[in-house]
Amino acid sequence: MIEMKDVQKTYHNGVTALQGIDIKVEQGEFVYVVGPSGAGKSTFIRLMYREVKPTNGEVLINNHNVAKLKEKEIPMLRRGIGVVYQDFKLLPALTVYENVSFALEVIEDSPKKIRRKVMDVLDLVNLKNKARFKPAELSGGEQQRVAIARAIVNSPKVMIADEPTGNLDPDTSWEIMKIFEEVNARGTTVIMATHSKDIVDTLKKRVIAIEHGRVVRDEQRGDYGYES
Ligand SMILES: Nc1ncnc2c1ncn2[C@@H]1O[C@H](COP(=O)(O)OP(=O)(O)OP(=O)(O)O)[C@@H](O)[C@H]1O
Repeated sequence: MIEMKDVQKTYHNGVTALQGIDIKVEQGEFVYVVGPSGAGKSTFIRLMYREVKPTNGEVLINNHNVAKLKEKEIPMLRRGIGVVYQDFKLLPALTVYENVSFALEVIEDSPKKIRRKVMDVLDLVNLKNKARFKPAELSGGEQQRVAIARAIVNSPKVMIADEPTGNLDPDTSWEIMKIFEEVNARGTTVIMATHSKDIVDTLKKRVIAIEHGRVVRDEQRGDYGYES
C-alpha cells in the first residue's frame, strides 16, 4: 500500500512542486497520474521510490516511512519497486539479456535460476528472440519492453512509470499498455504518469489529476480531462 499524508515538496530553488497531498493506493490498483506540464506529476511519483524526499508530511510504502529510511535501507525499498522511464535508460554496452540480469538481485540464485527468471520476463515482453541484441539494434518499443522486463524481474509489488509511452508511436504505445495490464493482472500495483488522453480515456482506470502541485481530482475509471 502507498500512502501520502499531507505531503509537501519544495525544491532547493524555492519552487513548491507539491503541497497538501493526501492519497492512498491499495495493493493491485492501476492509477494514472495526469495534469498539465509542470503540475508536479514526476515529483509525485519520484517521492515513492525516494528519488526525492518530502519537505513535509509522510510517504508510506507498506507502512514504512520512506523519508526516514537510512541510506543502507534504500536498496531494499527500491527492490520492491520497478521503475520505467520515458527514455528507457538502458545500458548501451550490454545486451538485452544483460540489461535485465544486471538488475536482478542474485544473492541466493543459482545460474540456472537466474537464466530462467530473465528468460521468463523476456518472454512476457515478447523479446526472447532478441536476448543477444544490443539496445541500439532495437526499435523504441522494443527498448521500452526491455526496460519493463528489467523493472519487473525482481517481482516488485509496485511498478512506477513516468510517461512510458512519451517517445513511442500510438501502435507501439498500445503494445506497452497491454504489457502493463498483464503486469497489473499478476498483482503488481501500477502507477503511471501520462499525457496520453487516448490511453486514459480508452483503458479506464483510477485517475489522479494534479494541477499546480495539488490533487484536483481522484476518480475510479476517470477521464483524462484535458485537451490532448
Ligand atoms: N530538481 C528540481 N529542482 C527544482 N525544481 C524542480 C525540480 N524538479 C522539478 N522542479 C519544478 O517542480 C515543478 C513540478 O515539476 P514536475 O517535473 O514534477 O512536473 P510534471 O507534472 O511532471 O511536468 P511534465 O509533465 O512537464 O513532466 C516544476 O515547476 C518544476 O520546474
